[in-house]
Amino acid sequence: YKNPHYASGRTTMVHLFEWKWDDIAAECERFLGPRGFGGIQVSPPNENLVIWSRNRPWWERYQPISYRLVTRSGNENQFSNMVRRCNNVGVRIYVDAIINHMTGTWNENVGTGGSTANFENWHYPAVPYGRNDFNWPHCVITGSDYNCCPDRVRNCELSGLKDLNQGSDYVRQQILNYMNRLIDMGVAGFRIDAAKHMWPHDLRVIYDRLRNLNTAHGFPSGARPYIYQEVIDLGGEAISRNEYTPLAAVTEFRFGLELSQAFQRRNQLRWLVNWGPQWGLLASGDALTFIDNHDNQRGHGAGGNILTYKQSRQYKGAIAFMLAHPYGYPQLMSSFAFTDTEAGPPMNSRGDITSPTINADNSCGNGWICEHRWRQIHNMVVFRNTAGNGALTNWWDNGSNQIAFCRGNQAFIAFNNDAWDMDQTLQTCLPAGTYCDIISGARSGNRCTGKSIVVGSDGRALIIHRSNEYDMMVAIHRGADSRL
Ligand SMILES: O=C(/C=C/c1ccc(O)c(O)c1)N[C@@H](Cc1ccc(O)cc1)C(=O)NCCCOc1c(-c2ccc(O)c(O)c2)oc2cc(O)cc(O)c2c1=O
Ligand SMILES: [Ca+2]
Repeated sequence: YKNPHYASGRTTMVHLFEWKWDDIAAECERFLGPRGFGGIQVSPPNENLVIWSRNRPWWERYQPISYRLVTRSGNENQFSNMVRRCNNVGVRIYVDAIINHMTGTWNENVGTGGSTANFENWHYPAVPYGRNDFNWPHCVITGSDYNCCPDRVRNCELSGLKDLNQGSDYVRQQILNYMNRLIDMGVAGFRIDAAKHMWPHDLRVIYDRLRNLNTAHGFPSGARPYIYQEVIDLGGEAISRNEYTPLAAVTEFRFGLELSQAFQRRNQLRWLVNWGPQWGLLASGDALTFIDNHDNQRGHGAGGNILTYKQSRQYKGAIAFMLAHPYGYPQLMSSFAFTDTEAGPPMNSRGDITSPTINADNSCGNGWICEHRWRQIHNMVVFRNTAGNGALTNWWDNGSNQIAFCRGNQAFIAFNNDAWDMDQTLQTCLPAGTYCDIISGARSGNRCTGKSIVVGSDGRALIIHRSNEYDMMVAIHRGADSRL
């Protein structure tokens, strides 16, 4: 459950938060496939409660009303087409699975597919679920429960959301019917939302009853789904992520928190020399890593001030470090613009999500940020693919915020987050030649659209990077984007 099953040579997934299935399929064929992206996390595809009283907030999709594949992103047919078209170009699909709970206590009672529910008596006819399928006695999680009472965190309601009993064979069967149908359609795995709020032994039973991935979509026979469990654990709670790592991968929230600190100069970059488990992070193979996610980019969930697209220069620096460093399985966030932390995706007056437009410079419009289309970010995805399993070697730092390192003999990156210029001759581990910096530009024919770096026969190069340059790093590698 810890293998993403990316197509060969691919390493990175992107969360296309709130995108519609038809738009994702198009993005796979026109951008993500050709640019070497490994996979996509999609928003929950199951029917959710329609909450107009809060003007269709993003979190309404985290309130299931059934497992029917009808949401504002599209219907079952459009979902199936998206999976097929993305797999065809080597881009995997991972589904955000909301299996801990159903809806909260709202006046609304209609879902995105027209199903109704009556939460007062735990009545969800479109599954169907009834009173016996939820945890009893009725209780609601309070803040102090996270520190004292693991049983309550699992068996009581999170934010008033009706709490399913995953110990019941019937509930397990409904969840498995839903997840196995998605596997048959060709998905590669799942994000398990609110995993902390479910018992590890129940999750293990469910995971072990999932089907193997569908070989008709290019997966090897016997391939198990990739599963990454959302466990927000910044330390200090009664429940530890170590209860979940024996089962499958886990979201490593400390990763984004620490790198956000470092790239805002609350920690010197030089301390990243031993980045990984020595910083209290999970074992690399257990960790789904990210800088920000849909939840903490708007201050919900895991606290601390997380870098987002809004602090773009520092954000690109942190993302570049995440993609250059061999630790973990990285996920990029792709957002819609927001100021109101409750606001849902761009939509028309009827509540239909509006599609991203693609500008001449490859950026997105219509209220979509598309961080994955920023040159510095998608070029670093290619950097990570090119680096492969090359080890991190030749770490250099200036005792402050200038650092540099190699990945095998395939790639080299240097950062300058000091308030003064960087001017150093450093070992790049690359063969002699001229390389285009893929942060300030890329190779175009036999020239560089941005900076270029000359590597001597000893592998060393003069790296000059001013403190006021547009981006704080320079990166080169042996792939076609960079090597002249
Ligand atoms: O802000 C939100 C939604 C946040 C949210 C949604 C999806 C996530 O994956 C997530 O991590 C957070 N929800 C709003 C609105 C809300 C929703 C339901 C409700 O009955 C009342 C209000 C909110 O203000 N929620 C209370 C604080 C956020 O508490 C939530 C957490 C959460 C936060 C911190 C933790 O350490 C943790 O273990 C869990 O997970 C959810 C998961 C869901 O699947 C659905 C949810 O409603 C929530 C969720 O409310
Ligand atoms: Ca629960």
